[in-house]
Amino acid sequence: MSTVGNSTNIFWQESPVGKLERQKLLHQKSCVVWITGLSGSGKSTLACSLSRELFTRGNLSYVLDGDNLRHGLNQDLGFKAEDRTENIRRVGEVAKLFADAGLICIASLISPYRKDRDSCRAMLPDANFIEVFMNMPLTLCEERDPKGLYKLARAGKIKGFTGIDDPYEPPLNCEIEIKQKAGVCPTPGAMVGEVVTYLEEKGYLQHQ
Ligand SMILES: Nc1ncnc2c1ncn2[C@@H]1O[C@H](COP(=O)(O)OS(=O)(=O)O)[C@@H](OP(=O)(O)O)[C@H]1O
Ligand SMILES: Nc1ncnc2c1ncn2[C@@H]1O[C@H](COP(=O)(O)OP(=O)(O)O)[C@@H](O)[C@H]1O
Repeated sequence: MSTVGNSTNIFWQESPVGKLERQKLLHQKSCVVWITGLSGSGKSTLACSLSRELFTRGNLSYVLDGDNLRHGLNQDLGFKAEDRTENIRRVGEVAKLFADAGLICIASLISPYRKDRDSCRAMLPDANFIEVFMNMPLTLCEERDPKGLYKLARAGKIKGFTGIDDPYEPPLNCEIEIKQKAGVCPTPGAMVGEVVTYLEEKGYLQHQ
Protein backbone atom coordinates (compact mmCIF):
# COMPACT_ATOMS: atom_id res chain seq x y z
CA MET A 1 0.00 0.00 0.00
CA SER A 2 1.40 3.47 -0.80
CA THR A 3 0.64 7.18 -1.01
CA VAL A 4 1.55 9.12 -4.15
CA GLY A 5 0.69 12.81 -4.19
CA ASN A 6 -2.93 13.10 -3.08
CA SER A 7 -3.63 9.42 -3.74
CA THR A 8 -3.55 7.39 -0.55
CA ASN A 9 -4.05 3.66 0.11
CA ILE A 10 -3.16 2.73 -3.47
CA PHE A 11 -1.63 -0.50 -4.73
CA TRP A 12 0.41 -1.10 -7.91
CA GLN A 13 -1.26 -3.77 -10.08
CA GLU A 14 1.22 -5.88 -12.02
CA SER A 15 0.23 -6.87 -15.56
CA PRO A 16 0.13 -10.59 -16.51
CA VAL A 17 1.97 -9.70 -19.73
CA GLY A 18 5.39 -8.07 -19.25
CA LYS A 19 7.05 -5.21 -21.14
CA LEU A 20 9.69 -7.52 -22.58
CA GLU A 21 6.96 -9.80 -23.99
CA ARG A 22 5.22 -6.82 -25.61
CA GLN A 23 8.47 -5.59 -27.14
CA LYS A 24 9.22 -9.09 -28.47
CA LEU A 25 5.76 -9.26 -30.05
CA LEU A 26 6.45 -5.91 -31.78
CA HIS A 27 10.06 -6.77 -32.71
CA GLN A 28 11.32 -3.52 -31.26
CA LYS A 29 12.75 -1.96 -28.13
CA SER A 30 10.40 0.71 -26.85
CA CYS A 31 11.47 4.27 -26.10
CA VAL A 32 10.32 7.88 -26.01
CA VAL A 33 11.50 10.17 -28.83
CA TRP A 34 10.94 13.64 -27.34
CA ILE A 35 10.95 16.39 -29.99
CA THR A 36 11.42 19.92 -28.60
CA GLY A 37 11.71 23.28 -30.34
CA LEU A 38 10.06 26.57 -31.15
CA SER A 39 6.63 26.79 -32.73
CA GLY A 40 7.18 26.35 -36.47
CA SER A 41 10.53 24.58 -36.07
CA GLY A 42 9.23 21.36 -37.65
CA LYS A 43 8.33 19.20 -34.64
CA SER A 44 5.01 17.88 -35.99
CA THR A 45 6.44 17.39 -39.49
CA LEU A 46 9.24 15.25 -38.08
CA ALA A 47 6.94 13.38 -35.69
CA CYS A 48 4.42 12.43 -38.38
CA SER A 49 7.01 11.62 -41.06
CA LEU A 50 8.97 9.52 -38.57
CA SER A 51 5.86 7.62 -37.48
CA ARG A 52 5.02 6.84 -41.12
CA GLU A 53 8.59 5.70 -41.89
CA LEU A 54 8.68 3.42 -38.84
CA PHE A 55 5.32 1.91 -39.82
CA THR A 56 6.63 1.26 -43.34
CA ARG A 57 9.58 -0.56 -41.75
CA GLY A 58 7.28 -2.71 -39.61
CA ASN A 59 7.73 -0.79 -36.35
CA LEU A 60 4.82 0.54 -34.30
CA SER A 61 4.94 4.07 -32.91
CA TYR A 62 2.46 6.63 -31.62
CA VAL A 63 2.62 10.44 -31.78
CA LEU A 64 1.74 12.58 -28.78
CA ASP A 65 1.46 16.12 -30.20
CA GLY A 66 1.18 19.05 -27.79
CA ASP A 67 -1.46 20.79 -29.86
CA ASN A 68 -3.56 17.63 -30.06
CA LEU A 69 -3.32 16.80 -26.35
CA ARG A 70 -4.44 20.33 -25.54
CA HIS A 71 -7.75 19.48 -27.23
CA GLY A 72 -8.40 16.74 -24.68
CA LEU A 73 -6.21 15.56 -21.82
CA ASN A 74 -4.66 19.01 -21.35
CA GLN A 75 -7.55 21.24 -22.37
CA ASP A 76 -7.55 22.72 -18.83
CA LEU A 77 -4.02 24.07 -19.28
CA GLY A 78 -2.87 27.41 -20.69
CA PHE A 79 0.62 28.70 -21.46
CA LYS A 80 1.74 30.24 -18.22
CA ALA A 81 4.92 28.61 -16.89
CA GLU A 82 3.22 26.36 -14.36
CA ASP A 83 0.70 25.16 -16.93
CA ARG A 84 3.47 24.31 -19.39
CA THR A 85 5.24 22.40 -16.61
CA GLU A 86 2.07 20.43 -15.83
CA ASN A 87 1.52 19.83 -19.55
CA ILE A 88 4.97 18.29 -19.91
CA ARG A 89 4.60 16.26 -16.71
CA ARG A 90 1.33 14.73 -17.90
CA VAL A 91 2.66 14.00 -21.40
CA GLY A 92 5.77 12.48 -19.84
CA GLU A 93 3.62 10.11 -17.79
CA VAL A 94 1.53 9.15 -20.84
CA ALA A 95 4.67 8.66 -22.93
CA LYS A 96 6.04 6.38 -20.22
CA LEU A 97 2.89 4.24 -20.42
CA PHE A 98 3.17 4.00 -24.22
CA ALA A 99 6.80 2.95 -23.89
CA ASP A 100 5.80 0.38 -21.27
CA ALA A 101 3.24 -0.89 -23.79
CA GLY A 102 6.18 -1.64 -26.11
CA LEU A 103 5.70 1.24 -28.55
CA ILE A 104 8.08 3.85 -29.87
CA CYS A 105 6.38 6.93 -28.44
CA ILE A 106 7.04 10.15 -30.35
CA ALA A 107 6.26 13.22 -28.22
CA SER A 108 6.16 16.54 -30.07
CA LEU A 109 5.87 19.60 -27.85
CA ILE A 110 7.62 22.94 -27.54
CA SER A 111 8.51 21.89 -23.95
CA PRO A 112 10.53 25.09 -23.39
CA TYR A 113 11.89 24.45 -19.92
CA ARG A 114 14.99 22.28 -19.47
CA LYS A 115 13.91 21.15 -15.99
CA ASP A 116 10.61 19.82 -17.34
CA ARG A 117 12.27 17.84 -20.13
CA ASP A 118 14.82 16.50 -17.66
CA SER A 119 11.99 15.40 -15.33
CA CYS A 120 10.49 13.40 -18.21
CA ARG A 121 13.89 11.86 -18.89
CA ALA A 122 14.11 10.82 -15.26
CA MET A 123 10.68 9.14 -15.47
CA LEU A 124 11.91 6.69 -18.10
CA PRO A 125 13.64 3.62 -16.74
CA ASP A 126 16.66 2.25 -18.61
CA ALA A 127 17.35 5.75 -20.09
CA ASN A 128 15.14 5.10 -23.12
CA PHE A 129 14.54 8.83 -23.56
CA ILE A 130 15.79 10.31 -26.83
CA GLU A 131 15.71 14.11 -26.90
CA VAL A 132 15.54 15.61 -30.40
CA PHE A 133 16.21 19.35 -30.58
CA MET A 134 14.74 21.16 -33.59
CA ASN A 135 17.43 23.82 -33.67
CA MET A 136 15.85 26.23 -36.15
CA PRO A 137 16.37 30.00 -35.88
CA LEU A 138 13.45 32.13 -34.73
CA THR A 139 13.67 34.04 -38.01
CA LEU A 140 12.95 30.86 -39.98
CA CYS A 141 10.10 29.83 -37.69
CA GLU A 142 8.62 33.33 -38.00
CA GLU A 143 8.99 33.30 -41.80
CA ARG A 144 7.12 29.99 -41.89
CA ASP A 145 4.41 30.98 -39.36
CA PRO A 146 1.89 28.49 -40.84
CA LYS A 147 -0.77 29.32 -38.20
CA GLY A 148 -0.18 33.08 -38.24
CA LEU A 149 0.58 32.96 -34.53
CA TYR A 150 3.89 34.80 -34.76
CA LYS A 151 2.11 37.63 -36.57
CA LEU A 152 -0.49 37.79 -33.80
CA ALA A 153 2.23 37.63 -31.14
CA ARG A 154 4.19 40.45 -32.81
CA ALA A 155 0.98 42.48 -32.92
CA GLY A 156 0.54 41.91 -29.19
CA LYS A 157 -2.60 39.86 -29.74
CA ILE A 158 -1.03 36.76 -28.14
CA LYS A 159 0.84 37.33 -24.86
CA GLY A 160 3.56 34.99 -23.65
CA PHE A 161 4.33 33.40 -27.03
CA THR A 162 7.42 31.21 -26.95
CA GLY A 163 10.40 32.89 -28.57
CA ILE A 164 8.72 36.30 -28.71
CA ASP A 165 7.86 37.18 -25.12
CA ASP A 166 8.23 33.81 -23.42
CA PRO A 167 11.43 31.83 -22.96
CA TYR A 168 12.75 28.76 -24.70
CA GLU A 169 15.67 26.96 -23.03
CA PRO A 170 17.59 24.93 -25.65
CA PRO A 171 18.88 21.48 -24.64
CA LEU A 172 22.47 21.31 -23.42
CA ASN A 173 23.12 17.63 -24.28
CA CYS A 174 20.32 16.23 -26.42
CA GLU A 175 20.76 12.91 -28.22
CA ILE A 176 19.90 14.34 -31.65
CA GLU A 177 20.10 17.93 -32.95
CA ILE A 178 18.33 18.78 -36.20
CA LYS A 179 19.83 21.97 -37.60
CA GLN A 180 20.46 23.88 -40.78
CA LYS A 181 23.57 23.12 -42.81
CA ALA A 182 25.04 26.13 -44.60
CA GLY A 183 21.81 27.96 -43.81
CA VAL A 184 19.64 25.27 -45.42
CA CYS A 185 17.10 23.28 -43.42
CA PRO A 186 17.30 19.50 -43.98
CA THR A 187 14.31 18.04 -45.84
CA PRO A 188 11.68 16.16 -43.82
CA GLY A 189 13.13 12.94 -45.25
CA ALA A 190 16.63 13.86 -44.13
CA MET A 191 15.35 14.74 -40.66
CA VAL A 192 13.64 11.34 -40.43
CA GLY A 193 16.82 9.67 -41.66
CA GLU A 194 18.84 11.17 -38.82
CA VAL A 195 16.44 9.80 -36.21
CA VAL A 196 15.99 6.38 -37.82
CA THR A 197 19.77 5.96 -38.10
CA TYR A 198 20.08 6.73 -34.38
CA LEU A 199 17.30 4.30 -33.46
CA GLU A 200 18.87 1.56 -35.60
CA GLU A 201 22.37 2.10 -34.21
CA LYS A 202 21.06 1.92 -30.65
CA GLY A 203 19.11 -1.30 -31.33
CA TYR A 204 15.55 0.02 -31.00
CA LEU A 205 14.43 -1.28 -34.40
CA GLN A 206 15.01 -5.04 -34.12
CA HIS A 207 13.92 -6.73 -37.35
CA GLN A 208 11.97 -9.99 -37.53
N1 LIG B 1 1.66 31.31 -25.99
C1 LIG B 1 1.97 30.26 -26.78
N2 LIG B 1 3.26 29.86 -26.86
C2 LIG B 1 3.58 28.81 -27.65
N3 LIG B 1 2.69 28.09 -28.42
C3 LIG B 1 1.40 28.49 -28.34
C4 LIG B 1 0.98 29.56 -27.53
N4 LIG B 1 -0.37 29.73 -27.69
C5 LIG B 1 -0.77 28.78 -28.54
N5 LIG B 1 0.28 28.02 -28.93
C6 LIG B 1 0.13 26.84 -29.80
O1 LIG B 1 0.34 25.74 -28.92
C7 LIG B 1 1.30 24.85 -29.43
C8 LIG B 1 2.33 24.51 -28.37
O2 LIG B 1 1.72 23.65 -27.42
P1 LIG B 1 2.71 22.76 -26.54
O3 LIG B 1 1.85 21.93 -25.65
O4 LIG B 1 3.69 22.08 -27.42
O5 LIG B 1 3.45 23.89 -25.68
S1 LIG B 1 4.31 23.68 -24.34
O6 LIG B 1 5.14 22.47 -24.56
O7 LIG B 1 3.32 23.52 -23.22
O8 LIG B 1 5.09 24.96 -24.23
C9 LIG B 1 1.99 25.52 -30.55
O9 LIG B 1 1.98 24.55 -31.58
P2 LIG B 1 3.27 24.27 -32.49
O10 LIG B 1 3.30 25.43 -33.45
O11 LIG B 1 2.98 22.98 -33.17
O12 LIG B 1 4.50 24.23 -31.62
C10 LIG B 1 1.15 26.74 -30.92
O13 LIG B 1 0.49 26.52 -32.14
N1 LIG C 1 12.30 20.11 -42.97
C1 LIG C 1 11.43 21.01 -43.43
N2 LIG C 1 11.65 21.61 -44.61
C2 LIG C 1 10.78 22.53 -45.09
N3 LIG C 1 9.64 22.92 -44.45
C3 LIG C 1 9.39 22.34 -43.26
C4 LIG C 1 10.25 21.37 -42.68
N4 LIG C 1 9.72 20.99 -41.49
C5 LIG C 1 8.59 21.69 -41.33
N5 LIG C 1 8.37 22.50 -42.39
C6 LIG C 1 7.24 23.43 -42.58
O1 LIG C 1 7.31 24.38 -41.53
C7 LIG C 1 6.01 24.66 -40.99
C8 LIG C 1 5.98 24.31 -39.51
O2 LIG C 1 6.18 22.92 -39.39
P1 LIG C 1 5.51 22.14 -38.16
O3 LIG C 1 5.93 20.73 -38.28
O4 LIG C 1 4.08 22.47 -38.07
O5 LIG C 1 6.29 22.82 -36.91
P2 LIG C 1 5.93 22.73 -35.34
O6 LIG C 1 5.19 21.46 -35.14
O7 LIG C 1 7.27 22.77 -34.67
O8 LIG C 1 5.11 23.95 -35.07
C9 LIG C 1 5.04 23.84 -41.83
O9 LIG C 1 4.52 24.67 -42.86
C10 LIG C 1 5.90 22.76 -42.41
O10 LIG C 1 5.40 22.30 -43.66
